[in-house]
Amino acid sequence: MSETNGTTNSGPIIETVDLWRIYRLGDQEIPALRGINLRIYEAEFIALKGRSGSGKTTLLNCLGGLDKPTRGEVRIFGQEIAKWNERQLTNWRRHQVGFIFQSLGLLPALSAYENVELMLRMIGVKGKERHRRTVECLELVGLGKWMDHRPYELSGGQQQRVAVARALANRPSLILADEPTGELDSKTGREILTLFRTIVREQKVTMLMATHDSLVDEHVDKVLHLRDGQIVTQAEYDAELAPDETDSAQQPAAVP
Ligand SMILES: Nc1ncnc2c1ncn2[C@@H]1O[C@H](COP(=O)(O)OP(=O)(O)OP(=O)(O)O)[C@@H](O)[C@H]1O
Repeated sequence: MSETNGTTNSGPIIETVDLWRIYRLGDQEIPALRGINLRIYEAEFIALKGRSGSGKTTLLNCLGGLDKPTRGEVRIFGQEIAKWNERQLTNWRRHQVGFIFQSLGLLPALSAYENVELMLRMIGVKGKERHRRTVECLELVGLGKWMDHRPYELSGGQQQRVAVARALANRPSLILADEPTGELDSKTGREILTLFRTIVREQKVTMLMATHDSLVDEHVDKVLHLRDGQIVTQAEYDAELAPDETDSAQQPAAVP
């Protein structure tokens, strides 16, 4: 364990206490998060659902140390990160968190292998170990035969797998994924969700995934519903949705 935390995993990996994030645009205040309380434990696979603008990305950014809350606390392994210096925060981001963004962020000129390897170079993993870990991660996501291909030579699902391999490379405690299936067709989306499930179970990594995807419920341990920056119950969330956004909308209309 790094100097960032140096603690055990018995409590929650991450916890928030009355977390607020208010953006300021001129004299306007936009409360993106309004008092979030949550606890996430090791090897949990959690979906964060909510409409566009409900605060999902803001929450992921606060947990990953990419954004600073306006008030309230983010605790990582029991430590409040507002008290960390820049080095400790960087340490958390680099060594303990894996990020998967919808845009993937793969470098087009680099092969799948090089995209993953670059991440390990950036955190200072040396020679043979870097090669071993790169191959291991690509094999884990089923891309052993595709390592030398560049992103444009891969399908959308395969590109997403490269992004997953890259997020796993630093052996993170926590993977934060923002709309990881948003650009994929439903079959490929399902395959990626199955892969996530396997990774959570086998690597004991924790995963929090922001999504609109109705397929996720059967794959995750828990669904958190975000509405206007607050966590609400499933019933409150469903009541807010327009009829064509609920599952019941897919049921046939009344039988004549
Ligand atoms: N940098 C910013 N400056 C001002 N307002 C912002 C900023 N980032 C986000 N917001 C606002 O905060 C609210 C939450 O945005 P956020 O991106 O977290 O939502 P989201 O649920 O991730 O949406 P989507 O599903 O569309 O990605 C929105 O009202 C958004 O306009």
